[in-house]
Amino acid sequence: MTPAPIAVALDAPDLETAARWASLVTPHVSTVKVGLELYLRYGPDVIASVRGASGVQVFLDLKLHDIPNTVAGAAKAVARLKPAILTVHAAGGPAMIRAAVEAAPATRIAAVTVLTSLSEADMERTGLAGPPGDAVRRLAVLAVEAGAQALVCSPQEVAAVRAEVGRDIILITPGVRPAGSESQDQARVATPERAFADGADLLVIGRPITGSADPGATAAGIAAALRRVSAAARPGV
Ligand SMILES: O=c1ccn([C@@H]2O[C@H](COP(=O)(O)O)[C@@H](O)[C@H]2O)c(=O)[nH]1
Repeated sequence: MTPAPIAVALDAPDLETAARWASLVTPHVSTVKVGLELYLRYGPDVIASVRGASGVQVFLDLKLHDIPNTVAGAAKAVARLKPAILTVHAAGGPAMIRAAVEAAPATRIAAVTVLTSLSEADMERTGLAGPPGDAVRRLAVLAVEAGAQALVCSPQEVAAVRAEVGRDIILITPGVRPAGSESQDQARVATPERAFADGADLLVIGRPITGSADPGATAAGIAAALRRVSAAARPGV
């Protein structure tokens, strides 16, 4: 069975837990995601630990945001770890995004548009007034023009972003919550089925999988739900 387009967020307090989650979910999902918690605690070695023997695709979610020269140096430093995807903040601007793209040519640079934890009210307080979709679309276009090959947005905006940037850009959606589960600190959420049907290429899912009693079974269940969405959208294929 082809692994589902899911990146499991390995936001674990220690390396053993992260490696265990990775080995439980990798038969079912295409990608594991290393974020700030794990990377700042263990450094570059964490990548090999979670990649393990399976060779699963690793998404390094460092959300770089600094002046272009500094981001270029940071992107170059982590490019040797060969992550499939590396995140930068779109709000860092076009020169910063371009610097990351040029510094890590073998890695997909994904620009985070607006964090999925921000509500419309939060955004207004940070100076991004108006519907979240407006700022997300504006930052998406800016990032793609600067060379980003992927974008991070919430599942609530994914269809509008797709319409704006076309098929070639990889759309990645955190803020995914299976029906009936708590949104926790996420503000702009949707179910895995909705995110996938609306055009997301890669769903980031952390706690709903890693916080469950059986992360492998939970990942397998969500993967099966996505296959049903695919089959319904393209019967006979
Ligand atoms: O806008 C963003 C960008 C990144 N993330 C990251 O995704 C996961 C989500 O984990 P859950 O446990 O499913 O909430 C987490 O690692 C974030 O750092 C995001 O949530 N929103």
